[in-house]
Amino acid sequence: MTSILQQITSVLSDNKAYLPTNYKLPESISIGSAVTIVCATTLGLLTLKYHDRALFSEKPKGAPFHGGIPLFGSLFEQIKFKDTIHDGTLYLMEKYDTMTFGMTILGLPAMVITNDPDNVEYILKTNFSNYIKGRESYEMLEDLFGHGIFSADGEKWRWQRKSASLIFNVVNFRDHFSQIFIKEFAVMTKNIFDKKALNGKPIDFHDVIYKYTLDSFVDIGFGKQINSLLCKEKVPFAQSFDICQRNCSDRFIDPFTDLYDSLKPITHPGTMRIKDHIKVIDDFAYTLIRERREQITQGGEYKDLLSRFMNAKNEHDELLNDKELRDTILNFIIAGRDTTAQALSWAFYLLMNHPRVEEKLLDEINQYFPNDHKELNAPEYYDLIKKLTYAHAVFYETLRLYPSVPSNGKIALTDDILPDGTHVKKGELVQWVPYAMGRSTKIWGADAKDFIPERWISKDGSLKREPAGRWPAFHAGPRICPGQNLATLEALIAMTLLLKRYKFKLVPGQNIMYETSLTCPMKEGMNVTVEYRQK
Ligand code: HEM
Repeated sequence: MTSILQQITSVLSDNKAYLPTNYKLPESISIGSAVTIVCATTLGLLTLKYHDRALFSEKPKGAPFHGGIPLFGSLFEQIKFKDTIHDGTLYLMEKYDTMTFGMTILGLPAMVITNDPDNVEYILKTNFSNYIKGRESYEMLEDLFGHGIFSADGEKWRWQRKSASLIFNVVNFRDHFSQIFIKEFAVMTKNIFDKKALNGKPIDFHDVIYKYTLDSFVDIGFGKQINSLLCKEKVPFAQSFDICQRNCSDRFIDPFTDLYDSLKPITHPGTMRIKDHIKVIDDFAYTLIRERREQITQGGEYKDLLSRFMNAKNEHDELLNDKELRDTILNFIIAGRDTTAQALSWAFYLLMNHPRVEEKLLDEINQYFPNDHKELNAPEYYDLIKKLTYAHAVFYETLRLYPSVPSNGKIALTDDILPDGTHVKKGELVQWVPYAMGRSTKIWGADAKDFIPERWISKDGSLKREPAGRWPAFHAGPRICPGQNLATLEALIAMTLLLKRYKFKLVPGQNIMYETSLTCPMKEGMNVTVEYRQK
C-alpha cells in the first residue's frame, strides 16, 4: 500500500506543473482507490502529453501536423470519413496549403503523408533501400496475400520479382497475350454486349470488365479458362476475393476490423466470415496448382507464370511449396485483374461524360483500324495499338484521376530527411496518395481536376510520359510495376474494340464513386446501356 502511495506521490511530484496549487495527498488510502488514482493520474498525464495525437507517437518535424483527439489521434476521423478517404487527404493538403503533413492514428505508426513529387521519387527510387513494406503491411495483408510479392521485402521480394519478369517479354506480348485479349473480347461481345445492344437492357459495365480481365489473366498467368464471362452471377472466387481485399484495406483504417468480423455470428448471423471467404479463395488457388501438377505428370509443358514459379527457387534455394504458389497466384490476380479492370471502367466513365474526347479518340481508332478487327491477327493488332497516341493519353489521364493504386505507403528503416526538409523517424510510415496527387493544382495546374488527355501530348504530337514522382500510377524505382506494358496493351485493345463497336450511355441517377480498398474499384458498379455504333 505504502509503495503504491509512494509511486503516486512520485508520479505527481514529477509532474507538479500539472497539479492544482492547493492539492494535498491523502494520509491513508484503500487499494481500490489507489488503483483508481494511479489509473486516472496516468491517463490524465498521458492525455496532457498526447493532447493532440495518438498515444506514444511524435509529431514529425519540418511539416504541418494535422492534430487529432487525445490518445487516439485521427483514428475516429479516419473511420468516419473512410468512404471518401482519398478526397480527405486532398482536402487536408489544400486546407494546410502543403504537400506534406504529419498525422497520427492509434494502432498505426506515426505517419508522414506526402504528395510532393520530389519526396515520392526519393522514397521510391533515390533512397529505395531505406523504405520497406514492413511488418505492419505484411500482417494486415497476410491472410489474403501471404508472403507474395506485394507485401514481401528483401530476398523474399527479389526472387519473386526475378521469376515474374521472365514472362514479360516482347514475343509473349505480340504473339500470345494479344491473342488472348482478342479472344476474350470476342467472348465478351458475343455473350454480353451484343445481347444488350439488341434487347436494350442495362448492364453493369464494371462487373463485365472485371470478368474480362479475370478470364484473360487467369489464362495468361495460369493457363486455365475459367469462363466467368459466361456466368450471369459473380463467380464465388471473385466475390470472396473482393470482400477479403476490402477487409485488408479496412485494417489499415480501423483497428476494430477483425473484431467486427469475429462478432458476425451475432451481428450478421448466417453471413460468411473472412476465414470462410479465405477458404473459397484457397480452394480456387490450390485447384489450379493441383491441376497443373497433374498436367505436368502427364507430359504437359508450359511457359506461363505458374510454371515459371513452379521451376523457381525461393530465398532458401528450394522449389516453392503449394502455399508459396498459392500466395503467388493471388498476388498476381490482384495485379492482373483488378487494376486493369478499374482503369478501363473509369476510362469509359470519363469518356461517357466527355463526348469531345470520345469523338477524338474514335477518329484516331477509325484512322488506324478502318476495318473490322477480325481481319487482323494478334501481332498486327499489337503493332497498330502501339501507334495510338491519343488512346494512350486517354489511358494515362484516366490513371491520373483514378489511379488503380490510389494510396500507398512504406516504413522507414532509419531516421531520414525528405527532400522538402520533413524529418522521418525510424519506424514511421511514409504515405503518398496518387489519387490526391493527380488532383493537386500544385502539381498539375488550375485544371488539375479536369479530364484533359491533351496534357499527355507534346507540341510535336508525340506522347509525353511524366516523371514517376509526379505520376506514380505505376510506381517507380526497383519496384516499378512489371505489368505496365501488359496492362496498357490489354486496356487499349479493349478500349479500341469496344468503342469502335458500341456506344455506351450511363444510366442516369447513379452515384459513381470509388470504394475504399487496396485498389480503386467502383463502389456500386456502373450501369450502362449499349447501342451499336452507326457505321
Ligand atoms: C492499369 C493497370 C495497372 C496499374 C495502374 C498498376 C500499378 C501498380 C503499382 C502502383 C504497383 C506498386 C504497388 C505496391 O506498392 O505494392 C504495382 C506493382 C506490381 N504490378 Fe502493377 N499495375 C497494373 C497492372 C498490372 C498487371 C496487368 C500486372 C501483371 C501481372 C501487374 C503486376 C504487378 C506486380 C507483380 C507488382 C509488384 C512489383 C514489385 O513489388 O516488385 N500490374 N503495379
